[in-house]
Amino acid sequence: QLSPGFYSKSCPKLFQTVNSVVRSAIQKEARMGASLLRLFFHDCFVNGCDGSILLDDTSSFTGEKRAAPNFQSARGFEVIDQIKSAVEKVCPGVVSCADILAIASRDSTVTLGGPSWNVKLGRRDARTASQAAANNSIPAPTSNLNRLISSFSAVGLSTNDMVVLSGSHTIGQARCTNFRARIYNESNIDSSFAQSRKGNCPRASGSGDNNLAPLDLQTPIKFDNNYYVNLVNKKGLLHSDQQLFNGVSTDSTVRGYSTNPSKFKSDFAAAMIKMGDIKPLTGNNGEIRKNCRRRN
Ligand code: HEM
Ligand SMILES: [Ca+2]
Ligand SMILES: [Ca+2]
Repeated sequence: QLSPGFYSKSCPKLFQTVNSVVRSAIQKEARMGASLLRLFFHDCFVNGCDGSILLDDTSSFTGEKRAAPNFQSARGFEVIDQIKSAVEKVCPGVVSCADILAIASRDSTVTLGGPSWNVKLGRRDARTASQAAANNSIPAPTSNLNRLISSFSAVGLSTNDMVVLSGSHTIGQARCTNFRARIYNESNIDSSFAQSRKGNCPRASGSGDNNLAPLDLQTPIKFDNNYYVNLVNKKGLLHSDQQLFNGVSTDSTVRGYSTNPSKFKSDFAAAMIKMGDIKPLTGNNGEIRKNCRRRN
């Protein structure tokens, strides 16, 4: 029941308003495009695309920001605030924070050179959030292939959706704590790649945990198909990344995307639309938040 034209009468300037804030944020810091794309994923996987990830903790409310996959990791909330206030100026009380995330993730992808798609709209904002669901539903980088497949299938996404959406790791950064075990202990990794990553990620846990490395060693601010080329060369940064090309059922899909960038881009766009359809609140459910960080 979502549709691209949902706000065409009620907020005709919506797209240009979101786009200009996203573009200037990325101009300031290219990584922000990656961070905004990831926010939408972490929203949709936890009780659907309902803006739950945006709610701040308070003394009487526990949100999702301190859940393990988000804590010291999810970022871009200030940009969402900037978008929301710009949108509230042109059409007050009309556009949900959940829809703003959906548009911002598309605009981020496009700005960094990726595909475009028609974003379906009409989601409303949750009045609740779930730290436990965030811990349980967002896949961990320690996951094996079967676990990755099952966490996507739990929200109605296929194995192919999982492989193509993982191509998001063509942009952005990861913290040492999330790839340390891979670079020091695993054997399905290119040894010179592992060696160079060790330079900024000490073996001892607790030291340098938040040091960053690009998920895609070659083009971390370009949304291309290089993620798959990396996997074929055993240069996936996360354990979960290399799981997709490890003598397994998804190898052929990875190989395909590594040589066919346009197929990657069109499949990615379709899968983003599918992810955006996860359990939206519509009709009289939820609300249109005034401030994305708190319920009305
Ligand atoms: C397949 C399962 C996935 C796992 C296990 C996973 C895990 C991770 C981890 C551990 C990081 C680094 C976080 C940090 O170190 O702070 C990361 C970053 C990122 N992920 Fe994923 N991810 C997955 C799928 C996805 C999907 C489906 C998307 C988007 C549709 C996505 C988009 C991103 C982006 C763009 C970044 C970089 C963010 C930044 O630089 O701020 N990931 N992911
Ligand atoms: Ca959510
Ligand atoms: Ca790239």
